[in-house]
Amino acid sequence: MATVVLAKELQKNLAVDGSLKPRAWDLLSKLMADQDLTGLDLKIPKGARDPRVRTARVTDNHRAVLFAIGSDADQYYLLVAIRPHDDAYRYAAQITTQLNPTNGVLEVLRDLTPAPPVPLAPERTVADDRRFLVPFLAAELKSVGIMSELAERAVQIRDVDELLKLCETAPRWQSNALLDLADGKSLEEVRSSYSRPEGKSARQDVPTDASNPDQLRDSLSHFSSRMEFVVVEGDEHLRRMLQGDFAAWRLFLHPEQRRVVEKDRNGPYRVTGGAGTGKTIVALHRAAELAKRNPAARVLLTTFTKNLAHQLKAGLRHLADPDTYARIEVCNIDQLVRDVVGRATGDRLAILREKDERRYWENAVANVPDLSAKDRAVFTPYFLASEHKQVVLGMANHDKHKYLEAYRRGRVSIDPSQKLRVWRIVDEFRRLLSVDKCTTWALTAARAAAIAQSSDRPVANTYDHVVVDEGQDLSPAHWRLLRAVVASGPNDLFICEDAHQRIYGERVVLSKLGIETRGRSQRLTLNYRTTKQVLKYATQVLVGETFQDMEEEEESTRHYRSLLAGPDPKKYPAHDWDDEKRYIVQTVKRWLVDVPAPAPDSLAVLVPDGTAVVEVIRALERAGVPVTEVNENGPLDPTSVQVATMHRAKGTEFARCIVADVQSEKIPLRWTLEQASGHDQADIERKARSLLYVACTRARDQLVITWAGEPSRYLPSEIQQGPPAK
Ligand SMILES: Nc1ncnc2c1ncn2[C@@H]1O[C@H](COP(=O)(O)OP(=O)(O)OP(=O)(O)O)[C@@H](O)[C@H]1O
Repeated sequence: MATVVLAKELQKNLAVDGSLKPRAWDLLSKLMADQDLTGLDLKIPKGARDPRVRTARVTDNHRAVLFAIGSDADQYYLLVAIRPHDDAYRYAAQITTQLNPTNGVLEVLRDLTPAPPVPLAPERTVADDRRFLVPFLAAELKSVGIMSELAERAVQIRDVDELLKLCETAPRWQSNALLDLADGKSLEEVRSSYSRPEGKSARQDVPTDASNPDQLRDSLSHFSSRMEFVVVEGDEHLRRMLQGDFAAWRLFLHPEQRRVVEKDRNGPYRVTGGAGTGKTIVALHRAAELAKRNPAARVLLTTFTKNLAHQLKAGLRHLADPDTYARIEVCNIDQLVRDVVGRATGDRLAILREKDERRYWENAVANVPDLSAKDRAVFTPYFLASEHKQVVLGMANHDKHKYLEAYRRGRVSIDPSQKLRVWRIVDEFRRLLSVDKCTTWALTAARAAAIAQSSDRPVANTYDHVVVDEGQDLSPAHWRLLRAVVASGPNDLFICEDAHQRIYGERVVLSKLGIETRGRSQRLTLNYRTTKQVLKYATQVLVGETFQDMEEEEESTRHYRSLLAGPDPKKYPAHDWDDEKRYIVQTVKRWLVDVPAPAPDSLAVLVPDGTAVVEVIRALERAGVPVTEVNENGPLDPTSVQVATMHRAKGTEFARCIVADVQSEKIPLRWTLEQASGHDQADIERKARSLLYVACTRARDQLVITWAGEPSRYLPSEIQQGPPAK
């Protein structure tokens, strides 16, 4: 038997070309068995820089690139790529493998020559020169283990795009370390983040000989090696990896993520970060960590939407052992609300949909006498629903006097007499609901919070730990409920949020709701999902708007980085909706026959509303494309091309995405905007921008934007136009 080690990079090669999987299975099983390798056609490429490098046959067109290390008794195969034939040979000739002499991390070094033309200038002499992105001397970078040529180039760089380009071919830990330094981390922090685990920090312990199987084994126990490589543990493990089970690829947390997951906190803790920075991964690991540490702990993992809660459950099942998984409760916040009220009162609740609620607000306004024209202009259903949810229900009790004094920062200003009239409308709204024996989600959440807060109900302190993903979408009543159901103490609340992705509620301030996270938060900035081309485009969608997080800090995209590269986003301005659908169908069909062919479920079309979902599905079905809708429980058929509303796309990711129907009427939704007052319009606009940002950041490798007529004004202008539809 031989030990097979895979570069995690391979996951991508295999995910995009399903047909390679059975052949990769044959190759890897043979390597693991280490018998009869003749069919693999192992070859040493001409001019190879490393005598251990080989290529092996995968298909007629594809070859694997691997290193053969050790000998019969203790054989290692390190598989680093599967590429088209000529490309594989070229690549194999360029690469070498080593254990980093400073920290012992396993590395594959690529020729740095194709890196951007940053001149090799004489070494800088001023270490803290702010004009440079990585404010250190090359010698200092080398002292933490950055390879010489990379260090010398990195210290000359002034622009983040150049640094990202340079990092593309660097070993994973080295590029992460350079980005950490560019983000203001000290050399000492970086040294300790990527150094050997405790007890193995002495210089003489560092393994340095990659040809020695003992030292290679030792290096593979190092978490920085495991960020980039995974050891195949047997047939079952290999089968799960080839099925695309991401847990089987042993996603290894970045040191920063690991600290966030593992450290004890003396109270609530908040993690912020842009799309794709690993907040969900961190939330999953945190929930599993807390449950594992204490088998008696009651852990709740929750989020806003139902389909994201389903995904969290699926992710947790892969990540945690069955016992830990069984002890973590996962549900969306409305489910918790329903459970708390149902258990305490036995009531069967008829809860209105948001769009039906509007009618009740209109009737309440009509029934309240003596409203001025100015009142009517401000008291739109949109204003009243959000005033009710954010301010009235944010208070612990339904009390007119408290409302008159209530904290309303960030909301449209109204004078005390208007507040009294709002109160009358709210009372009338509630009366109308009770006549019809129905309620709203916001009222039910407030009721659940009140139940949990009351001392005579056994709901308070039901949990020891609550972990929240997508916290930016929760309302004040949700937070009051969560605060009440979790016992105050160490590690009680762990909250992930991204203010740029707030597409449901309005911003809340946690400290005003009894949840103090100031001084206890961490920002994640490295994007693991999206290419830098897609990320740059998506962040431009947000330009022109300001966003604040749940502690009233301004949220910025300035530090978001990606080390992944891919094609620039494309746009297609269609003549009309039929032309746009034709283009969508052609693009999806073209993608499906690409070489290598992507798995259909790695492709998605995201649109603003349900009507467009139905129409796009119909167009794709007519063209014979296997296609499915994503509903609140996830995709109906998880193996087909997915079509979803942008709201449903929250928390998902796809290799290639078409974000369609991005027209001015729909983003922002024209009729909602026209019926809202000035202040509410600003909020609608902010959410619409966020929605487009969410949609664009679902694309891992390739993004296409389409529209007919006038495009949404949030679309950045400078993007390349795709080939016209035939
Ligand atoms: N340390 C890591 N190494 C490799 N991949 C990672 C790491 N952390 C996260 N990822 C991957 O990055 C992608 C995005 O992660 P995740 O969904 O957790 O981000 P997020 O911040 O919750 O994104 P969003 O807010 O956009 O939903 C996922 O494919 C995840 O597996």
